[in-house]
Amino acid sequence: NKRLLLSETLTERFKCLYSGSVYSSIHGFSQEEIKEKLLAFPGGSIDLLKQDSGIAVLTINNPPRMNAFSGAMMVDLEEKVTQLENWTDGKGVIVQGAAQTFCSGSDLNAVRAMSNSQVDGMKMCMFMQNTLTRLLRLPLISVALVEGNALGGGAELTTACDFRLMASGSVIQFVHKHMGLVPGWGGAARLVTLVGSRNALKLLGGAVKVDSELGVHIGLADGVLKVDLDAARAETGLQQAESWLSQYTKGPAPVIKAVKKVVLSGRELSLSDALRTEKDIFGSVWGGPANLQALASKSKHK
Ligand SMILES: CCC(=O)SCCNC(=O)CCNC(=O)[C@H](O)C(C)(C)COP(=O)(O)OP(=O)(O)OC[C@H]1O[C@@H](n2cnc3c(N)ncnc32)[C@H](O)[C@@H]1OP(=O)(O)O
Repeated sequence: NKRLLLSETLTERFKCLYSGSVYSSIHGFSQEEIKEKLLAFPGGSIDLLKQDSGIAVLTINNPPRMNAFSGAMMVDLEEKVTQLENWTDGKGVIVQGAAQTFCSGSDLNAVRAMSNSQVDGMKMCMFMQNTLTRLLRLPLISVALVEGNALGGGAELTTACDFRLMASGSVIQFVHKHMGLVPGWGGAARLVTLVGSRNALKLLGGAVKVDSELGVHIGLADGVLKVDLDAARAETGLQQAESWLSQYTKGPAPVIKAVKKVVLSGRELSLSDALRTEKDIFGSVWGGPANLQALASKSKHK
């Protein structure tokens, strides 16, 4: 049938975007080989909670090291992104850190151990670029909930979400220059897209501490979490992030996914390809259950 055919064409077109990896065997890259090396650096976890609301919570969990990414956590993140790619009923995802801080980047113990191998460092960088690119390309609306510090790779992770919400007192800082590095997890390319090349140059060249006020001013942050001094009434950061995100995820999953897909194709494809893809995505919701129900209900958009 026609709808099935259309959805197969769409699936093909989106395979490049959603399978979303930048590096594969044609670039001499073996995902399995680097996974094995990364697993030699244990500690921490990436926890995924899929909720009935269609909003998942992905938690970077390694509090003794300020949620730094061990090698095992890098592998875990890739697995959790795969689960999110396959979540039919999903509409949104919140990325947060455990214990009121976001993430302090790569685990410096692993970085030190790998620093004498150029090849391993490059492979780790390719592995993380693949995973974070797939995170950003999920057909889900994503938000980084930044409490405490997002440093180095942690700052790069925030840019792999569609939106960033910052708690007052939180900081996003690309500290790479202080480590004699530049971002390698795709954070520089994404930062330029988010804040423009001049602001990106300032943030990277000055290793600037971006607080919530500066974050909103330059367009890196999309909102600041409220602090309610009345503890009994106060909502947690996660509750605030969930209610902020639910403004955009209200409605049936296929429609919300289609919204993310048209924006993603506009963001990543040439105009001609984006227009053709938009037409196909339009076709996937046209005459669908949500569309028919809306037409039958004689809606007024007041
Ligand atoms: C992709 C490239 C990269 O990401 S390179 C890594 C960039 N990140 C960094 O350099 C972060 C270095 N850490 C810091 O600046 C501070 O620890 C921050 C995060 C500001 C927290 O400071 P503070 O609240 O005083 O806590 P602390 O320093 O006592 O840290 C608590 C324990 O956590 C550890 N920790 C922290 N960050 C990392 C990390 N990236 N890798 C490994 N361990 C880390 C600290 O060493 C400390 O451990 P311990 O309690 O001394 O055993």
